[in-house]
Amino acid sequence: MLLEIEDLTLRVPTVEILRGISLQVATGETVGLVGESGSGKSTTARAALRLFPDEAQAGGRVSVGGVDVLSAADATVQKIRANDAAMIFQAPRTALNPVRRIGDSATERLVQVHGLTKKAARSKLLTLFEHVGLRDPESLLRKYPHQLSGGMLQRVVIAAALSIDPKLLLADEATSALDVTTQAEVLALLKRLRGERDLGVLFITHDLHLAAAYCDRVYVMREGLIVDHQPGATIFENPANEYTRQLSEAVPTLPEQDGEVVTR
Ligand SMILES: Nc1ncnc2c1ncn2[C@@H]1O[C@H](COP(=O)(O)OP(=O)(O)OP(=O)(O)O)[C@@H](O)[C@H]1O
Repeated sequence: MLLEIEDLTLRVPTVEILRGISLQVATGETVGLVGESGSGKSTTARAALRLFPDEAQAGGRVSVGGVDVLSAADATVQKIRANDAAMIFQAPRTALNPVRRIGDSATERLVQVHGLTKKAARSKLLTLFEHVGLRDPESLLRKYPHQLSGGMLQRVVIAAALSIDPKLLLADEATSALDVTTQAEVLALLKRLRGERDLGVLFITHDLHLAAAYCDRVYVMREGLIVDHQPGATIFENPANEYTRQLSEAVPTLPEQDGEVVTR
């Protein structure tokens, strides 16, 4: 199993953030992790890289490619972060330094962690830029983040994440900040890349409908617990939990006459 989380608990002095999470992601599988804001989705994904808040105490087991992340030596965890698992976030603008050229930011890890020459790193990135559908990749390397649209920037971030040839992709609301058309394009891109590279993808979203349509399996999280787990295709037919049913019905509708967006 590529990612295996078993009974993960995480406590900071004031609160228990995770209260016994178990989930799995296999190679070549897209697994959804759905829940409202604050339910613990990001914290769960970050656990795969042992990125915990200060003073956090973790219990249970997290394994990536068979390596026990919680008890591994720091150097082993660094290797997982460098080679095995990559994370992409909602806001690509915050993932890239605004005052550095894209080519410098996006090749940094290849140069500093993987020891590639700058030339080799740029060449690898150029190929990946083309692969993720970015036109004129040479000139993109010289641009600054503010010169690109959100969709282009997310493609840059995806290319940079893929540059380490990860086995596991942790996509944390990776398409949530994009307009609907761009979101569909980036989702299609991630799906293609998953197929080509046999990636395991943990796809975090607050949108149950999106997760159901896009993911092989879906876990529903609430207040630090997994409350439902089903194939994406059937989660609406037979929600195992009242909360899943509520989420499935919480679809924004057109504005009412007073201008407020309501949910039904
Ligand atoms: N360092 C920390 N100290 C205290 N509480 C924290 C810390 N980090 C996260 N939390 C709390 O843990 C809970 C889970 O946060 P997390 O970001 O994992 O949720 P999420 O489901 O990803 O939400 P969102 O969709 O808003 O990102 C939240 O209530 C958050 O306030």
